[in-house]
Amino acid sequence: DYHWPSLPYDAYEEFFVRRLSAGRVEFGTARYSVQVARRDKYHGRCGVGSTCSKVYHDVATHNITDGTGGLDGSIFFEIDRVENVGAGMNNTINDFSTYPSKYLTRADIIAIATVFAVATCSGPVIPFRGGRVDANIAGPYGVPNASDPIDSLTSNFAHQGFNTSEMIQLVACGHTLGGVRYPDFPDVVSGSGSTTIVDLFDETQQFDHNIVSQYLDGSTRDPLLVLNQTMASDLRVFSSDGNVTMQSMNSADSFAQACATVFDKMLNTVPSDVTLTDEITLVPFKVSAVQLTVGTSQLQFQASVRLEATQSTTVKMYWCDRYGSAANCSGNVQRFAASGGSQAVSSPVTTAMGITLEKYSFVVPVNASQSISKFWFVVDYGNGTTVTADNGGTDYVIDQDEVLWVPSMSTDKSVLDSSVGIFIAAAVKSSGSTPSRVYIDCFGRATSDFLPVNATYDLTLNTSIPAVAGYDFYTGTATASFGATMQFDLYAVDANGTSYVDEYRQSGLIGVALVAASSVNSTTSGTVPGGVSGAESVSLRNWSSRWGVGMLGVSLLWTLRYI
Ligand code: HEM
Repeated sequence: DYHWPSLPYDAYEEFFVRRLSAGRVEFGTARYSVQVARRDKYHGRCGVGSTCSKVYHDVATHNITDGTGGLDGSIFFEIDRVENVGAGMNNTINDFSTYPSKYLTRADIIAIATVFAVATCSGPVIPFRGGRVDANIAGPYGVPNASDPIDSLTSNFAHQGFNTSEMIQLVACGHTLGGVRYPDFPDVVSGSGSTTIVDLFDETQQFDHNIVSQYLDGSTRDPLLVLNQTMASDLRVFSSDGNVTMQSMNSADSFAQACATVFDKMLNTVPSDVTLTDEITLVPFKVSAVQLTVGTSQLQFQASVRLEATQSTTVKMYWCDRYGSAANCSGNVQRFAASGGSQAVSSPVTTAMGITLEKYSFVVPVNASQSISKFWFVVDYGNGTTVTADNGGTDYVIDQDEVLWVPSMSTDKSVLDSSVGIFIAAAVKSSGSTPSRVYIDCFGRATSDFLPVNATYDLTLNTSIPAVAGYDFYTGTATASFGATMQFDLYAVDANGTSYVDEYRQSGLIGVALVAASSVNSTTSGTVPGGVSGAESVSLRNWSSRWGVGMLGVSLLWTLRYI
């Protein structure tokens, strides 16, 4: 059962519900400009062929015999190979480059982008697991060539762990999207000059079974079937078992089912020493962006909660003091505040599942002499149902307030003045002993050379920044080239050697000054949840995949306490 906080699960789950970038693609005739098509990347409107082709080209390095290769991000180092020719490949490399992070490897990003691409094009929702490990070097050659004879294609797929039927399914499911381009394949697609032309595998850019039905009824336009018989790999593959597999996929449902299963296997084809996580499923009440920091005169606390909501849903955040007479809600004293606003969140997967999610955000001032020990949410659905989301009965506990990142005082110098470095400001409680060390462990994976960077920097007491609310400020600069984003853990070690950590902070928040809600209320009525006996476990909603194999095809259990 999920319990907050759970890294790296939280990172996987939140990425899964994240809309990567706005996309746009134009359709006119079957041939369209690839430059336009490239823009849509993972979603928006459909036209996302190169994402799916990229994943297979990475997987093609797998050796089923010795367990090496597979979906390990080695494709980033293999792009110059003839077997990876094509503008689509290079464009997708760039599309993927900014998203990897400490917990999401490049290989995970390729996998999740494939899930998004297929879902965006009205295909099935493929389960997603995290935990792939990046190779960081090129792997062996192995991507099949359109001019290969069928024996060679069959043995190539077998070497990667796919039998003949799975080979046919993979190629048919891959070639329902995208097409073959001129000038990369002039033997297949005719054209002139440097103008890019994409000859589509079928008439639609949807993830549909046209590629199968049109092959079987003889109306196919698949350029790897009808144009140049030397390069007719699709003909050789599709007919290699006497059309048995193609006939078994000749309906919308059977095509989607077969593709979901074989794509699931493709995404999970990883080196044998890599263990993937369980399937990532949506957490019904997902708490994120939790941060206690120092504002201009007192502490500030922020958190968000994402849930399935209706227009009349309202959410309040409650919390207990950490210190003083009301510590841990002693005397039943509870603070609470309304959310500062909400926004709809969606991804191609949630859209495909028909799930509407709303994220409610809270920023509240907190008196440093009271601080905060734990928080929870009360959701009023506006229909008579009120639910307390209390992290399965334990509440959401704030571990420590000894060392806190201060994003509003931090700056990304590389953005500001082209000098290298990310300036980090940390607040360390001055009422305790002088810390023996304050430092940041930094990580960047979205780098231009595709290699991860890990470095540690000490922060020193900065007396030019006056203390606030009993906190001194320690500052330092992370100077390595961390790439598009940096994640870091902030540590303070006290004189006794006890270490406190403000974990998994993200450079994307640098410079953000939060405006705290003005009104914080207190109450002594109602029960403080957390550890309350009688909490019941109920099925929040049976989200099931349209195709029966989806990532949400399990009953999601969550501990709710109705009040
Ligand atoms: C016999 C094995 C295969 C051969 C010979 C082959 C060959 C090709 C060729 C020549 C192209 C045109 C590339 C371009 O012009 O940029 C292409 C495109 C594509 N292939 Fe394959 N392919 C094979 C298997 C697969 C598999 C297993 C998948 C996915 C599961 C796949 C997915 C795609 C996609 C999505 C495109 C369109 C790319 C785009 O429009 O950007 N292919 N393939």
